[in-house]
Amino acid sequence: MDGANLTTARLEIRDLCRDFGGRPVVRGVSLSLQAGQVTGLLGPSGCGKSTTLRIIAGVDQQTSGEVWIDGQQVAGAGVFVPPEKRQIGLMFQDFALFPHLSVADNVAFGLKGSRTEKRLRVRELLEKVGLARFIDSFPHELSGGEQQRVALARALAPRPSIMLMDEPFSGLDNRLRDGIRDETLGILKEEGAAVLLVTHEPEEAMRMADEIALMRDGQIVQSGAPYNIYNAPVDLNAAAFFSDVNVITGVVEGALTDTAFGQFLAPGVPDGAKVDIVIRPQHLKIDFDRGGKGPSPTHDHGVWARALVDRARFIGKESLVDFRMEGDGSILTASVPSVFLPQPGTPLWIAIRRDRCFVFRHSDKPGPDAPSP
Ligand SMILES: Nc1ncnc2c1ncn2[C@@H]1O[C@H](COP(=O)(O)OP(=O)(O)OP(=O)(O)O)[C@@H](O)[C@H]1O
Repeated sequence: MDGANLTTARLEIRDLCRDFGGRPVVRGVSLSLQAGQVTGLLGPSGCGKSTTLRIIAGVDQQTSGEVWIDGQQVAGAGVFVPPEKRQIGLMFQDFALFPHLSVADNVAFGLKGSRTEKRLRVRELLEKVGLARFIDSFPHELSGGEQQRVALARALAPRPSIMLMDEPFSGLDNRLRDGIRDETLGILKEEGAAVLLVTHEPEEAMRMADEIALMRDGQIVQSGAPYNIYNAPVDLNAAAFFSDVNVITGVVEGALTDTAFGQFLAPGVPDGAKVDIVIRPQHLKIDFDRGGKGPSPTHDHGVWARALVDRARFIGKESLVDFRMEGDGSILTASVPSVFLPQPGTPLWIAIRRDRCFVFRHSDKPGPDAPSP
């Protein structure tokens, strides 16, 4: 593969593999990042995200595969460009400013050029992150959030064409985090860097990324816009990584499976095989019991099934209600906006939004990020 095909991508990773002592940790990862785009590398702890990032940065080396930056190969068979020559900005959770240097000197640390040029760039960035008044302060005089913004300014100062961020916000408390995430995103977009954001938090990836690459067990299992990944997951584990899910397991007969909620299509699944019907709690519908009768089936919701309330909890913006299904005694959870706290034992009717459920071939081997039973 030559570099000419890669010129549009700021960063291109091809079939990257990394083994540690014969154990494959990164297994054939390919990714492409464009200027001004944030890609979230999302996955559970230990799936190989940081290793991928370290290889891109040049602080670790792949077992096989290639890394290209702006059409130049920087890692591959017989090729290794050292980290400091890769034009990459790095931001980690432990962002470690130099304590003995002022804010200005911290930001100027990796900068080349005349004193005046450096001073101008430092001031420009500190204004961008809203910290120009701290230019002569020292790190210990700043709050955690302010230090984080200085670290961002420092990483952006040399105008890196790529920013690699590894859980950069996880050291911040919740109240600060949302604001700093949004601010950071705005600045990264203005600077036009291609950003790879490593995170294990789906919400963070959805909030910041234009594209999400979902990683599991060393491989990218799905990538796409946050909306598509959330609404069209490739499998049960991918669905369950983003929210709690209900799973209704059924056996297929004639490409259909019968459940308490009516029949579901299972195209291509052989007779006798099992499928999982997966539905997020917010896509269960609830209606009242009218003397043992429930609502009539509709196109959108299919058949309603009777259930008894097992437990109800208010968790802030919504209430979670666990139901015991009358048919098979299984438990399903619904989330309801605001306050809805029916007494345990109350009979109610449940339906599921047909357009929001996913049917997957059942696997007896749950992955590392599978939902707890
Ligand atoms: N230098 C190393 N030597 C041996 N094993 C390693 C090394 N670095 C990472 N690993 C192993 O590789 C696997 C992937 O680690 P990695 O840090 O890439 O995962 P991660 O997805 O970033 O996880 P986390 O979110 O917990 O940081 C882990 O099992 C880890 O123990």
